[in-house]
Amino acid sequence: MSDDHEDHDDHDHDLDHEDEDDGPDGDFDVSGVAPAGAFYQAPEGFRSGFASFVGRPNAGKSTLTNALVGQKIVITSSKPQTTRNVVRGIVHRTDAQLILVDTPGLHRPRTLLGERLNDLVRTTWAEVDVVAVCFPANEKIGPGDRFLVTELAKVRRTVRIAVATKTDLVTPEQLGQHLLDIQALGAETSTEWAEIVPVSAVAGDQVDLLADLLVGLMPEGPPLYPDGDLTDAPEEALAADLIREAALEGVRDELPHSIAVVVEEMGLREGRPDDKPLLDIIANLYVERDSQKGIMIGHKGARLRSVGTAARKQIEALLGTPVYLDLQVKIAKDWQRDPRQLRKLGF
Ligand SMILES: Nc1nc2c(ncn2[C@@H]2O[C@H](COP(=O)(O)OP(=O)(O)OP(=O)(O)O)[C@@H](O)[C@H]2O)c(=O)[nH]1
Repeated sequence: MSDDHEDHDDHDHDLDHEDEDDGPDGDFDVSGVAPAGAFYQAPEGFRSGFASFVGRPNAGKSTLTNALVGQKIVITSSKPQTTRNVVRGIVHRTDAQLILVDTPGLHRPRTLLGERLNDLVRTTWAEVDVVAVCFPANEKIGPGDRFLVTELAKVRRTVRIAVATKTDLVTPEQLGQHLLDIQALGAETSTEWAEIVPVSAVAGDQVDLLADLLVGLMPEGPPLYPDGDLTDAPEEALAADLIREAALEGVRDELPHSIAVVVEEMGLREGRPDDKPLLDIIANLYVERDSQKGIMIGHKGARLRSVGTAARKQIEALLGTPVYLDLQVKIAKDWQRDPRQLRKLGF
């Protein structure tokens, strides 16, 4: 079984030439965040609700979400701003259900995409029960953090907590100073932190405590999702994220922002024995320019092949099914600046 294909198509693919309605559904709609009904009668005192991690790019939000949920469901990467989709992780406990909404980082918008992402972030903030601002302990609090906390202060009602992330990277003295800085930033921006919690998602330090604190801040209510669901993000979106993550490995500069992945088809192959299922995934990796397409494909397709292999392994680990991944690179010219193409790509 081959992993993936290099692109055999020499034409640029302008998404505008395709049918209006065949684009992916936007995963950006958070209006569905509160599902209609409860699934079963909750025990007395059960709590359920939504929390969102925010913070500068690379602050450790996705890693923390994964640590809380206990399974890899949100992509993480050393590249800033890899998280575009709202992917929710669900923490199931006997006393509570905590739904984690992972938002893109707020940033100074340079493109239409940037503006839409910022709008999305603000909408999410207003809808959740708790916003947890992540401040990486190994980095000084800076203008970006101040911008974010100031913007957050404009959203009324939402409970705010501060999380000092990556504590394994600093000394106790540095951590102490960091916590004081977080407190000072709160005072400066009229933000009342309900809690200030130091954690290390990588070392597993204080992650349970954070879960307890978040649960304590949730309203009483029944479970909102069936037991066992880790995320209600469509599997296509998870697969697309994992492919994007693999594609980001080893690329630099502006290219990360130019990559979008759309899973066109995903389904179990017919005629396979029950004990040997195979999941077919056909996905397109969009870049903005011809030169970027070359970089993505690599010499004789070598780079694309290794991206495909890495992504396939991650998807298999997540979904527990062998995967056949057909991955092609296509060009969507300047998609970040073009409203119609943004819509096509799910933004
Ligand atoms: N040492 C250490 N590294 C961490 C920890 N948490 C996250 N990291 C690393 O920091 C980098 C960024 O983590 P992410 O979880 O992707 O950060 P993010 O805030 O979701 O990033 P964006 O999606 O860009 O907003 C990755 O390389 C992680 O491995 C931690 O507790 N300790």
